[in-house]
Amino acid sequence: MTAMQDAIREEVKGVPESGLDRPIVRYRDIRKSFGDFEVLKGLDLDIKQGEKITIIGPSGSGKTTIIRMLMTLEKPTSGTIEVDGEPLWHEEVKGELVPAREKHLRKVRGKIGMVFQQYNLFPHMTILKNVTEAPIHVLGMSKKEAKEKALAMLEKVGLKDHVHKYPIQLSGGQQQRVAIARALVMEPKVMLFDEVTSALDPELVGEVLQVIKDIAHTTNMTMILVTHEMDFAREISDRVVFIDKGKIVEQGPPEQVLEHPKTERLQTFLQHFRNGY
Ligand SMILES: Nc1ncnc2c1ncn2[C@@H]1O[C@H](COP(=O)(O)OP(=O)(O)OP(=O)(O)O)[C@@H](O)[C@H]1O
Repeated sequence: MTAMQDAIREEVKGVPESGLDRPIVRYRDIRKSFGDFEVLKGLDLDIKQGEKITIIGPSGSGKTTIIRMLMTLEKPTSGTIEVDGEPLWHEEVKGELVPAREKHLRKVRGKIGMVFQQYNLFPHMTILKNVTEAPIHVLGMSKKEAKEKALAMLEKVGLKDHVHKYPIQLSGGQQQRVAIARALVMEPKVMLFDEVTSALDPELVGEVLQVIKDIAHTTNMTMILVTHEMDFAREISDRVVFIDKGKIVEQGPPEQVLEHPKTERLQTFLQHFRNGY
């Protein structure tokens, strides 16, 4: 085994292998640069099974990058990310940790569901087909089972009367709820919501937030959110994490972080927000 493999093993395996306390997501000393610009400067973040966390911070502070790395849409420059005890970018082959192959990445990625700002539904497919596509083609689920699950999910997000329509016939809020159903039907262990209401007209924001609140309050799903909706963050989060200049500056329960910020940086950020950030 090489020294590098030893180092990786030390880093990703030096955590409890089992037990309720094991984080479902673990970022360790993550650095991420785009060219010369270092966006993240050593991020450590553990997220527990079932925990709902909201990441807040100024524009460009790296919130989306944190989420995209978990979806393997971006690779950290250095550091490790672990999902459900498995390293994201490495896999164990014959007792040795080696760079992950696509199959391993797919497996780990399958534990994560994501809803983006842009819902990107397939325009030529009905709502039902939009939701059944991935379970059938990615999970290999039977058409019957996928349909049953999709219908149940679409009912959960309040769209059971729209399943045979096409995306263009739905409002933006309804389309975003389809995108949520489409992610949930894959039964991810962790759901990521990245500014999912930013592209919506103000009157449509509430219905989408309500659906997310329902999921947060009725399931034990781990949820990581990036949002500018502070009241929503306060209502659903177990923990709010404030990042600025590439590092976590403050974190804790929403009432502590949002009502009693300790650092000047967070106080200033929240002040800007109240003044219409
Ligand atoms: N693929 C990329 N190539 C180059 N630079 C990038 C890339 N992705 C992000 N960046 C830069 O990294 C920084 C952090 O971006 P990121 O989108 O993570 O911030 P954010 O906190 O989510 O911002 P916002 O609140 O404005 O969405 C920004 O300066 C952005 O321009």
